[in-house]
Amino acid sequence: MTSSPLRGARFDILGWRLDPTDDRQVLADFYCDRHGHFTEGVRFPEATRPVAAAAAEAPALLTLLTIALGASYYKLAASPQLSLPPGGPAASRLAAALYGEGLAEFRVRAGLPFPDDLTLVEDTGPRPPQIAAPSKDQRARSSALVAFGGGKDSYVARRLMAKHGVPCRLASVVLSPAVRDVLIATAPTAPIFIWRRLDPRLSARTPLGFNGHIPITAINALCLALQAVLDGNREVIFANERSADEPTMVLEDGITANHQYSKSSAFELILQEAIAEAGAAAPAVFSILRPYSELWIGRAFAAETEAFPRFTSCNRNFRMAGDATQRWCGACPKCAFTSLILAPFLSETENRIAFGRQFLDLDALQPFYAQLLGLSDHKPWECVGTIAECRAALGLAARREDLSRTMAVQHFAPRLTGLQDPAELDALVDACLRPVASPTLPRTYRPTAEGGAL
Ligand SMILES: CC(=O)N[C@H]1[C@@H](OP(=O)(O)OP(=O)(O)OC[C@H]2O[C@@H](n3ccc(=O)[nH]c3=O)[C@H](O)[C@@H]2O)O[C@H](CO)[C@@H](O)[C@@H]1O[C@H](C)C(=O)N[C@@H](C)C(=O)N[C@@H](CCC(=O)O)C(=O)O
Ligand SMILES: Nc1ncnc2c1ncn2[C@@H]1O[C@H](COP(=O)(O)OP(=O)(O)OP(=O)(O)O)[C@@H](O)[C@H]1O
Repeated sequence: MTSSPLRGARFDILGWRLDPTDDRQVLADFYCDRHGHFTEGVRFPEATRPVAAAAAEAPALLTLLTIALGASYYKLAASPQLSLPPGGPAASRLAAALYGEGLAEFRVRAGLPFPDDLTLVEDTGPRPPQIAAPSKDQRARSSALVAFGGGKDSYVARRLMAKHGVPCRLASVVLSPAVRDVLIATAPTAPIFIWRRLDPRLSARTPLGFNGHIPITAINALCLALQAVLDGNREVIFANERSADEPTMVLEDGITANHQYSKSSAFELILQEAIAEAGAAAPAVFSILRPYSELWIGRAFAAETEAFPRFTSCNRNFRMAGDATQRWCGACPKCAFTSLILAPFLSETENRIAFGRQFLDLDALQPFYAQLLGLSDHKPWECVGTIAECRAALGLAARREDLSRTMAVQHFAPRLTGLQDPAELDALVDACLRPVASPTLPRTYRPTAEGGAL
């Protein structure tokens, strides 16, 4: 496949420039030897200052964003040579991570070589300048931006930040008015919106070349970091859980591919180092949910009753085309995962408010439950929890009178021997609910010895 006629030879991340016609927009430029030039716009319409302020105070952060945005265009021809704009060593490591493991799913599913055959060409020209740290006074007035993606994790992250007494504003990145509308409908308070405008040649109906998944959370994180620079927020909070570290698929020789790579703790560390290198004006970016599992989050989310009639984790809602007709499609891995992980913690009434019906009984979801429970080749290529915690959730559901007769419990619980012994199940649940040490999380946000319950 290395010699596929769809592949190019070279992809250049050219850099960013301020839009001369719009002081709220930055433009990122790319060149692919197979498909020519591409430009993506990122707009910060609600920021308190024009984007030139970020260009002056944190130019290297704009470079990092440009590197992350390039993945959408790079994937069209998956060239073996990638040239970078000037930046430091941490920026190069970020690029290697994004275009390597960050594109693992894309490469594996497109039949391209993985581990990749990528060579990075670093630009040794002058690096973007370092800017002095903001004053203590500026930091004292700080507040946080909390990423909002419409689902349960964002709600729990927001709740944790409130518990820490930090004033927060929700912020979302959108590519279309349809997705903005879903986020408004699902959010507890109106988010700030950051708008990406893909190059029209990428979003055209006929694909130019290869297509596949990109490390989207990295793009969202860097968009929010720039919004934070413009608004003076010192922290950008994500809701990436420890479960995102489990790979989606194990390939030969123990090599792994993870759909959620840019949500993983390994990537978060690389991102933090690159942001620190970008200068003191850049905010701290971290995931407040890093010590916790999806099972822990499911339990915490059970307290978010205001969210039940609003939230959605079904990704049909987040397609640019806006082709979702209901909050939950009832036919995808995310619908299966969310219903399973919340099952032990929601009453029958709450489940009806959240999902409208009992998903554990839906025929269409049974193959996805099998994948989630580790009963097939690999987990779904989606944002789902670990096999262990899916098993724990099924075991807890089996203990509940009202859920024990559902199709998923009846079908799968007897096939999972670990769920039959109460002591073994208790131990599994306990391991899933216990927070783990998370070096990427600032000390003040780390869980208490008691387990960090909300
Ligand atoms: C909503 C969704 O799940 N989309 C994935 C889907 O794309 P689809 O064609 O069904 O719809 P669109 O998202 O509207 O994309 C249209 C095309 O545009 C390309 N594209 C989109 C955004 C972008 O930033 N760059 C792009 O090039 C896209 O490739 C389509 O051709 O399938 C795609 C291929 O597998 C996925 O890449 C789409 O995923 C979106 C980028 C997306 O936002 N997905 C998140 C819901 C998601 O997967 N989040 C992960 C985070 C993983 C991570 O490491 O960051 C998660 O929560 O686990
Ligand atoms: N469009 C977006 N803009 C900004 N942040 C986003 C966006 N989509 C997702 N995120 C953030 O990325 C992280 C991972 O997304 P994820 O989909 O796991 O979270 P979620 O939508 O809150 O929960 P769920 O797992 O129920 O879908 C979260 O912090 C989420 O807020």
